[in-house]
Amino acid sequence: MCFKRILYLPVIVMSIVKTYEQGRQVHIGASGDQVGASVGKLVAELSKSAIATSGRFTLALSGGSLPKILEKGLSSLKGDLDFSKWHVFFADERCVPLDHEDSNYLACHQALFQHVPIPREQIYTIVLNTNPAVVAQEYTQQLISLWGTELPRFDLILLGMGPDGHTCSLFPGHALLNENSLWVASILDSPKPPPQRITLTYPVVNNAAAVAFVATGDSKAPLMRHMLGLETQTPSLPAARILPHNGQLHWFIDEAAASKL
Ligand SMILES: O=C1O[C@H](COP(=O)(O)O)[C@@H](O)[C@H](O)[C@H]1O
Repeated sequence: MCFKRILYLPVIVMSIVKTYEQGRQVHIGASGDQVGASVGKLVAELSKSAIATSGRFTLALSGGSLPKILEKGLSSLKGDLDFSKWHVFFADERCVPLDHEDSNYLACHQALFQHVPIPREQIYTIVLNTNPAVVAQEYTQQLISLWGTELPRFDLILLGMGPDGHTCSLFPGHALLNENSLWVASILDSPKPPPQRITLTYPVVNNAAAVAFVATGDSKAPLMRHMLGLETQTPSLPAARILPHNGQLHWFIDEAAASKL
């Protein structure tokens, strides 16, 4: 008789880490699981240090491919983290109900929130309104509830990058790229559906203590040299304009996305 023993081994974090222009830390994983494990490790480190220093961990999450990658990365670290101190916002959100399949909240709920004890009132969701500008104003008030009138400084913002170079809901060539005063802006004509969204703006994202992009797959490869400051493009693509003034910038990518570096 033959017995097969199945061993479930934790993904060993073995990303290659390189430093690129202006201090960008690039973590290249052999697989999506390794990328997730490396991101999870950073989230865990920053969560612990922020809670030790200030008693809370402020995080902004994105939608798209990010939530599922994060889910894998955090699964082995969950028992070690104090989720009761987490305050979670969204780097961008689509103006749809929270249970709609396009909602970034729903994607994060399915991948993360339903598995970990973050107090619901510390997950800051949009209040839907027919006017996205009102949604953005009310979301700004939620930032003010935590930071007051000081420009918010997130401990960590996790971002994705679309194959067109967009990040948050900041799209190439859009007027929102020049928004310098609002913290949260609305967009009515997103080229990627759904068209109505809200997004954090550059002043807030570039004020974070750490920003980490997660980008996997071939479709991201042609943009990576530009994103890492190795090739200029005029005007710069939206994701390439994320350079925290006084903070860390990480890129977590897989070998497919790194193939043209
Ligand atoms: O529409 C969006 O797209 C970006 C990038 O998504 P990805 O699937 O290419 O990772 C995402 O970061 C953003 O939150 C989302 O609203």
